[in-house]
Amino acid sequence: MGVRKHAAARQRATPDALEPGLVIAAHGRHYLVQAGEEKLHCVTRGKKSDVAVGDRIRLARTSADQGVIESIDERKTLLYRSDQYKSKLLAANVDQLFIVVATEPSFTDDLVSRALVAAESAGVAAHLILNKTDITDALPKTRERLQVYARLGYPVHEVSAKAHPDDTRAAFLPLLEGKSTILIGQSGMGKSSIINLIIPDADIATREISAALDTGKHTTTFTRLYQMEGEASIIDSPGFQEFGLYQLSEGMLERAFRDFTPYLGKCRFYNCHHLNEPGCAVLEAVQAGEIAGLRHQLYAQLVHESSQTLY
Ligand SMILES: Nc1nc2c(ncn2[C@@H]2O[C@H](COP(=O)(O)OP(=O)(O)OP(=O)(O)O)[C@@H](O)[C@H]2O)c(=O)[nH]1
Ligand SMILES: [Zn+2]
Repeated sequence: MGVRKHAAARQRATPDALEPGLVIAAHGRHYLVQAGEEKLHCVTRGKKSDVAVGDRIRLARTSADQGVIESIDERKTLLYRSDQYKSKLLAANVDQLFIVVATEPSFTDDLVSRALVAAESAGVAAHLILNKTDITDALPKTRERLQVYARLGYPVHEVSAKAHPDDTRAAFLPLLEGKSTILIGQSGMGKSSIINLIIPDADIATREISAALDTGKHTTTFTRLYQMEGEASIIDSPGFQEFGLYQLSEGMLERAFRDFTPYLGKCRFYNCHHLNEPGCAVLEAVQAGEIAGLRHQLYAQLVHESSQTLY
């Protein structure tokens, strides 16, 4: 009996033997997976790194607290960014993307619009969070800068994690309910302060994850998912300065710019690139001030980038 049991354990796991889990942190090709009440340190087979935080996976256990990810369940959504050489998965199965900006330090429109384009092309709702409203000197100008996004229909929520923590929590909780949300933002916008308000033991969880994945001192360089009550979850992704979208084709790009939608199909040439063609309805809308110049500039830049991929 003992011998037979041993032989069976050596066989490759059958699909029935696979356990379901949720990927809650990723660091290189190492993943932390929540499987029931347990957290397991998992790897993929071979050199595959196509697993993202938020993925629901099937795993085969290799020890009491370790496993191998054998398959990924079908994804509802997938957010990713890419440069000339490769793409990087940001998160799977999120419903909404919150872009955190602040009165100070100044944010860049380029990053905000790139995040909006990524969300649109992934079918993920996007919201803007304006933090540090207590810095009143910079508030009017920041609000004005955000008008371009508000006019496109992206909700803008004003908070102050430091000066009004209770109001900030109260503003977030209904927005997060029953949804999976990813927070992104440039460094210094106050994303960590917001996460700490919403998830009071976030720091402890981070230390645990860091120890489990052996990430060393660089505790902020990994993406992690916090499960909340009522099926809600929140994903904290490390701050980044680059948001490449080289993977998006020209057709995907024009559809990811909401402001272009009313004009698509109205250009003189059916295959118009909306860059310098005569009779381009998009360019005419830019001229007329109906599409913001900075949005069209970014579109042109992204079209250029998408022609540069080397993979
Ligand atoms: N005045 C003011 N300062 C804030 C507010 N929220 C955060 N801060 C400050 O802004 C600075 C950056 O906040 P963090 O929460 O560390 O910002 P972060 O976006 O996580 O930045 P990184 O950790 O660099 O990614 C800190 O000094 C915070 O104390 C706010 O509502 N008002
Ligand atoms: Zn056109």
